[in-house]
Amino acid sequence: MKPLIAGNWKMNGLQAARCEIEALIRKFAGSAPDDRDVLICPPATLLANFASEYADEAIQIGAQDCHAETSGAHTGDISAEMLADAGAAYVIVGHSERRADHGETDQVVMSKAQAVLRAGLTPIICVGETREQREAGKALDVVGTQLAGSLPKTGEEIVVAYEPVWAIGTGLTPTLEDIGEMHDFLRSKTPVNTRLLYGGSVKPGNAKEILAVTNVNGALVGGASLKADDFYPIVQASTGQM
Ligand SMILES: O=C(CO)COP(=O)(O)O
Repeated sequence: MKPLIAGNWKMNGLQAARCEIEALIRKFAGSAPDDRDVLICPPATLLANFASEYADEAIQIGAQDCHAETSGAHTGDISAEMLADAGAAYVIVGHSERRADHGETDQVVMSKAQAVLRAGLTPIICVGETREQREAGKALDVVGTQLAGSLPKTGEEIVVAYEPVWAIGTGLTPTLEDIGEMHDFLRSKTPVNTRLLYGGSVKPGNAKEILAVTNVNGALVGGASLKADDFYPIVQASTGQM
């Protein structure tokens, strides 16, 4: 399965951040990675410009969220069709920060994922347990419930990202055994063509070992995707791993 290394810039990046995209593309010069997909999800303010400027380059551009409906009276929201029109290839849905900050339920996440598919794009559907849930031995149960509630029943391509909430932005990661156990579980619950990403404190120093875990088909990277010097080695760590 072709790995997907995705960067989620979250609410970071002004126009000047294009220098990081350009630095990343320069690093790929002459060896565009056709054995893996590289994706950057900048803030919506940068998406259309980045997608048009870098359309023929080694990277793809995605979005971090969408509204479930096509258009209408939803001030401040952006539909999946608008993101497709702006040049997005993927849309992250159900990130734990949106589940926490905006009260998004599994049902909301599923309707957003369906909207992404309706627009002809690929959803990256995020799931993951809190620290309390892991310590209580409930990680598989919690993620299983999120999967059952958030994944559209479809034969179309979807991507699932396992992001333990307690590993995001903390420098903490599960053991490789725990990542492997969760990804084996995800594999058993998702269509065979589903790429399964790990996310949560992926850095240049740990990417290779995480990406080598069975059924880890890529990474969803937050902080380390903001700088080309950090993101590039993570992309390179995926080479030949799958
Ligand atoms: O939330 C994440 C990506 O969506 C992970 O963030 P960090 O890589 O900063 O831990």
